Amino acid sequence: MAGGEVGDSRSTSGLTPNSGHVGVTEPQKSLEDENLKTLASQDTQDLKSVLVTSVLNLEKLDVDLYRGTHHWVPRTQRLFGGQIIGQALVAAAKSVSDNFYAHSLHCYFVRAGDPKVPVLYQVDRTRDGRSFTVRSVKAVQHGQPILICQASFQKLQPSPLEHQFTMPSVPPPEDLLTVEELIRLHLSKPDLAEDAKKGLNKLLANEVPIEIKPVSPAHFYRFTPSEPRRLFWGRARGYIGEGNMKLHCCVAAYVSDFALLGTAMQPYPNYRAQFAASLDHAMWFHSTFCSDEWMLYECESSWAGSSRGLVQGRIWRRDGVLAASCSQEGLLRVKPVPESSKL
Ligand SMILES: CC(C)(COP(=O)(O)OP(=O)(O)OC[C@H]1O[C@@H](n2cnc3c(N)ncnc32)[C@H](O)[C@@H]1OP(=O)(O)O)[C@@H](O)C(=O)NCCC(=O)NCCSC(=O)CC(=O)O
Repeated sequence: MAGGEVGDSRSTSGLTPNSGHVGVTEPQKSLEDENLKTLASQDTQDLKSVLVTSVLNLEKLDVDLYRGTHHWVPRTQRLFGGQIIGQALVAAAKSVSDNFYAHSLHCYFVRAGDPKVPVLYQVDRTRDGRSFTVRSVKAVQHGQPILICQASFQKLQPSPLEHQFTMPSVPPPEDLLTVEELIRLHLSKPDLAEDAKKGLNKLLANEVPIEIKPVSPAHFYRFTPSEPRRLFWGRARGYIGEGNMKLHCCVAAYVSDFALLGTAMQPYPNYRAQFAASLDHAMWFHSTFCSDEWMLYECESSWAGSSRGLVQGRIWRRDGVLAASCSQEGLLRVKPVPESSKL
């Protein structure tokens, strides 16, 4: 199934609606790149994922009350939304029987998360049914909610109704560079301004616990205007291994918020986000998957307006199975890029 075209039934309403087919990539391989790739993959092998050992490893304080700490904090100095969703789902799953699996979650980010203090997760056992179980989670800092989340779990049930879209055709992750490799390549440009160098080195120093390989870096980094659609391979850094599907869903929830909202900015390279933050996030889990294996993230923004952007995402297993879908609206307060800082 892998390697087909995007299904006819869901063409985007982007600015350039003619490109239903994906799979375009810039020539970007060289011996130097290959060396970088080898080094990068050696870094990640045999290391237990920090997402499992730290970020999603909540401390139990009392019945249905947990504490989560932070590993990576974005430059905005607000807590990363994916971390809060992932931790909320971990907390919710702790009071759910082993034979119930997360099938969906719906969240609102109501306040910015403070990186200086841990987050408390209060779980309410909303309902336990024969097939479905629902949990409500409040993430709290300084006595006030920063996230409200409902998560629903279901017992595995057979169904004669089964369909999905077809996975887009894209180059395999082995043929693409990670964001860190792309940054290093950019850093090697002789005419790069000192400010840019500093910024890029700071980015490299971040220990983001996930790996991303954009299919089309020029669009991902908004060097040129493009339709509001992006594809990238993503996976948790380090080893998680098979077995705990609930944990893989929590990791996917973490990753799903990483590069979703930027999709809505792709048509507007002449604008920079002054304030960008996810407002809500919904997710549906369809199939089993391993979040430490490469999965294809297909993101498209169907609408932007009123300082908001709406983005839908599909997460594909490498073998073409649709693993999860997500949807998010984000606040996008923008300002024009000054002429002097355009590349
Ligand atoms: C979206 C919210 C800021 C609510 O917005 P409000 O405008 O109602 O909030 P507020 O009134 O407190 O104002 C916040 C700041 O915005 C300014 N402000 C308010 N309205 C404005 C307007 N119309 N135009 C320009 N500025 C405005 C205020 O002056 C204030 O600035 P000042 O502060 O200078 O006084 C809040 O709900 C929130 O922070 N939610 C959490 C979002 C989040 O953290 N998501 C997860 C991380 S994002 C992520 O992980 C994904 C990603 O980054 O891609």
